[in-house]
Amino acid sequence: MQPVLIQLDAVTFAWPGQPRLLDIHSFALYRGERVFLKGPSGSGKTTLLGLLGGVLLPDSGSIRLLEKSLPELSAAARDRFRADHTGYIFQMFNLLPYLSLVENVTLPCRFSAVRRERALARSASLEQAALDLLAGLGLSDPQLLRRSVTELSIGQQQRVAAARALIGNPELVIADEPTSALDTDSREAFLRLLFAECERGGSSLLFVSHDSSLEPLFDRALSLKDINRAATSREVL
Ligand SMILES: Nc1ncnc2c1ncn2[C@@H]1O[C@H](COP(=O)(O)OP(=O)(O)OP(=O)(O)O)[C@@H](O)[C@H]1O
Repeated sequence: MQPVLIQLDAVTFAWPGQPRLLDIHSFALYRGERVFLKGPSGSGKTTLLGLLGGVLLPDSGSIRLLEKSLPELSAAARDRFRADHTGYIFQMFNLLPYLSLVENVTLPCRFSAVRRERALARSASLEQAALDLLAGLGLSDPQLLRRSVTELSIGQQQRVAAARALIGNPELVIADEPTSALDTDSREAFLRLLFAECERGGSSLLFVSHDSSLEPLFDRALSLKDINRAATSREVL
């Protein structure tokens, strides 16, 4: 068994004024693992990702990433820790239109010296690191790479967002429904490229999606309701 990357124990969380959304007795993600997390809309998947990344704090319980207890860190230390060790691929990609395509990819290296150094250990420059990742994800046409991110197709934006999450080899890559706008063949093709790049960089992948057809591609699949004791009876049905 690989070492544990993230360990949650007895974690509870409620949004202010709302009933308890999450009550997770225990959950572990291992180094190098690729896990598929599913659950109906509104069941708390994005909230859980926020807790795992240290963006949100639990009401009680323990969340350890790389053996560090996230709730015990100061807000600034948590931000730094997240920038160093976690890459995100957001549902809407969140690319920045005022940056070039390559600058979007290298952005995490502005916030994390750890990721900048790791990227530079493998490539002559950050730009080269970005170009290598983009090529690995199927984007290498020099004309396309000169375009503004607002002029890219959804599938191309998704690859830029994936390269941004992967640069500097964060131990954890979190992907929140990043394939929902693509057809089935494109989703699978994207996933295979994402897996290859995660493997090359030694990153674990936690991938959230409604699309169960992607499940068999992962090492492990789980439903949020299976680990969440606060799941409502409506979701369990
Ligand atoms: N910032 C917030 N403030 C208050 N309530 C929130 C906030 N974000 C989410 N919620 C509520 O928490 C519940 C779970 O939302 P969450 O986004 O975690 O679900 P999800 O499973 O990711 O849904 P989807 O698949 O639609 O993205 C919902 O009822 C939602 O309204």
